Amino acid sequence: MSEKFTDRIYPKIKGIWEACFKHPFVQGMGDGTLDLEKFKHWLMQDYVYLIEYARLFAIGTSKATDLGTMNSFAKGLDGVLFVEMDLHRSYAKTFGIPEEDLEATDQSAINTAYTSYMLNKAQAGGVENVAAALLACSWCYNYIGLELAKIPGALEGENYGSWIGMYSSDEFTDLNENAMDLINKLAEGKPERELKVLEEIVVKTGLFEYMFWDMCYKQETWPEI
Ligand SMILES: Cc1ncc(C[n+]2csc(CCO)c2C)c(N)n1
Repeated sequence: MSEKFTDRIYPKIKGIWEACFKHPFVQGMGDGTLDLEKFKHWLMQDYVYLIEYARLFAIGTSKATDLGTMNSFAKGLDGVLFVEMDLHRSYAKTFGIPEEDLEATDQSAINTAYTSYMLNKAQAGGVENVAAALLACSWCYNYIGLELAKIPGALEGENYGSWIGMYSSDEFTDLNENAMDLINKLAEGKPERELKVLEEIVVKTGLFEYMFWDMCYKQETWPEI
């Protein structure tokens, strides 16, 4: 059997996940010192990110060529809209941010670039492009969640404990494993030239994950001119 796509790409992606984990935003969630205003910026930006991200699953559902793949994308769509966005809605409630404000968040420059890139790659290719564009997102958060959960006391943290609990949970680990299984299935037997294209999508979306943390830490939106 040929090497799994996720094993082949891991050496290229590992350093990006480590850099995300070491980023002061993520470290601040681990030790509980992250400024709540920075976290609110993440919450609001991420909410509108997830709306765009959810569209990818819809594109994948329509591009799927077998029922099993169609099912995986449809489950993913349900998961984002009703599980992950629920965490955001409940955090927003504790901060007194109304749901309409969350939904009306103006996407920052990095956020716009990231979601536009993903949607463009998903639309431009076959179903395997969609699976590649989706992968970094769940892989990065699951990596970070599991690493943060190892820090003593992090899961009990007053502000960020439930965040770490969610992204390190068995449920999210399963979601990430489904995303990995899907790209591995769809990439199997593809020629090297096509695998390189998929690899580039995963690496670039991985780098966008890093840029997203940085954008939130700096509370960036758009240049004021
Ligand atoms: C910028 C950004 N990147 C990744 C995630 C994490 N995430 C988004 S969808 C999904 C799969 C299941 O819903 C996961 C793990 C996020 N929230 N925001």
